[in-house]
Amino acid sequence: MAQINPSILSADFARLAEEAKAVEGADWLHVDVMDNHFVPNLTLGVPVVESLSRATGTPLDCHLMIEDPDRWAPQYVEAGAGSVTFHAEAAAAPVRLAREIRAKGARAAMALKPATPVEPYEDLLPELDMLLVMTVEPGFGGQAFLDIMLPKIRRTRELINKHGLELWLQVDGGVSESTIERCAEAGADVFVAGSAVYGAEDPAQAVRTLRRQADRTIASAPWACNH
Ligand SMILES: O=C(CO)[C@H](O)[C@H](O)COP(=O)(O)O
Repeated sequence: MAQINPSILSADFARLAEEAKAVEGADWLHVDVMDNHFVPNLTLGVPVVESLSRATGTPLDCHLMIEDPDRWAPQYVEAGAGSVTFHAEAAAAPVRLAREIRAKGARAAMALKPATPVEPYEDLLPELDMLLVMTVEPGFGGQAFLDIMLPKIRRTRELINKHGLELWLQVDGGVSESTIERCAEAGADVFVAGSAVYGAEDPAQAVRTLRRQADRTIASAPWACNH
C-alpha cells in the first residue's frame, strides 16, 4: 500500500493546525525542518513540532535538513515526531543516530541528496525504517521533479528486496499526479507531496487521488510481487 505524506512546506504557516486538519486521512504529515546552513532556507524547529503534534492526530514525519542531526534528531522524537529523517551528508555517526532514534520510540530514516549514491550505505539499510531519495535539491517546495533520480530509486528498491528488508522507500520533491506513477513503478512506496496537495482546491481529495494512482501502479509493479 502506498503512503501519501503532505509536506507542510507548501501550507500556510500562520494556520498550521488547520492546514494539518485539511489533510486528515493522509498517512503522515511531512514536516520540513531547515536551518539555513545545510540548505539555503529556514523553516521551523522543535517548539513548532511539539505544538503540531498536539494539534493533529496524523503522525509527524520530520525531515531534518539541518547540520548536526546527531545532536538535534533525538529532540524531535521527544517533541512528538513518529518518524525522524536525517541526511546521510550531515550525520557524523548515522548508525548510532538511527539506533538512538529507534530506542527513543520513533522510526529512523536517512535521506540522500540527488548527488549522493545509495550503494555506500547498503550495509546500513537494516538499521533504518525508511530511506528517502530526494527527487529535487532540498531546500524549496514547488521544484520540478528530477527524472534522473529514477535509476537511483530502482537501485534502492533492488537493494531492499535483495536483503529482504521491511524498509520503506520515500521520494520527496516534485511528486504530483504527473510524476507519482513513475516513482511508484521504479520502487517508491512513500510519497511526499507539497504543492500537489496544498496547491489543490481540495487537499484531502488530492491525497486520495495520489494514493489511488500509486496503489494502482504498485499493484502491477514487478518489484512489488512480494510486497
Ligand atoms: O523537502 C522538501 C524540499 O526540500 C519538500 O518536502 C518538497 O520539496 C515538497 O514540495 P513539492 O512537493 O512542492 O516539491
